[in-house]
Amino acid sequence: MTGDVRVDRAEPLPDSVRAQLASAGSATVANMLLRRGLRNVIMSGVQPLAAGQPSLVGPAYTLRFIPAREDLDTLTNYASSENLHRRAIEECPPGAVLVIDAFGSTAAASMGDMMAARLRYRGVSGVVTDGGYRDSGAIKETGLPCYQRNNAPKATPVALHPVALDQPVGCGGVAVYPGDVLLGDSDGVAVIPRALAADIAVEAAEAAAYEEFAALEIRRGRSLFGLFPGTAESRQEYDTWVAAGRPGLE
Ligand SMILES: O=C([O-])CC(=O)C(=O)O
Ligand SMILES: [Mg+2]
Repeated sequence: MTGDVRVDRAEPLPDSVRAQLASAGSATVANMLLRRGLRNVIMSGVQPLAAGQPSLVGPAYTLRFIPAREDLDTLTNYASSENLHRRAIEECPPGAVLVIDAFGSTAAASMGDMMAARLRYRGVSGVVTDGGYRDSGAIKETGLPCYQRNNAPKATPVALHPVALDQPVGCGGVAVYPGDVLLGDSDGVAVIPRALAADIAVEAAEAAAYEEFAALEIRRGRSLFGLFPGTAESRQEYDTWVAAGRPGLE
């Protein structure tokens, strides 16, 4: 079932939505989705490849693997331009996030550095897999923000067979429909249903701004009670702080 969850996927993701989501972070976004009843929105066991890599935001373009079989997953078939793994590298749209469903397997690589360099050149925003990468040091040098479970140096056809592009997948235990918005940061990777992305971005950016105010108050010695989570009174104080130009600590 793809249905109306795909309704907005052809629309470009506005830069303002990208910026709001990046400023808020995956944990705050997960809270905003929880308010709407969505609990399973953070991938399990999927971490940044490089410490300090930039945040990743973009609509999902998906690739699904199943376990390999020796008669099909030969090096000759892997080299073919019909191979869906290789096609994903050429067909993932600029600005999108390539999401690779490796069914959690690190028995072979979801990607190597030649592929990462090509994606970077093509303007893809980044890559997320619930498997792992080979050539991980060289992938870090490309500067492409990437997320994985663990390094996976073996050649892809040893264990992974590509079966689908641009279809719903599972990644890190979370459903990802093409066009859903991915947000990766130092905490992990959140998946935001596309139809909710613009509203979630506004709410998450507001929540992050309130937390900026609350963090200043905590550094001044204030208790969390009555401050975080916010109350009607503390939100008025927040509004006053915003109106005053968001002053820092004296
Ligand atoms: O075997 C492959 O095609 C993947 C790889 O190592 C690379 O992209 O550098
Ligand atoms: Mg390589």
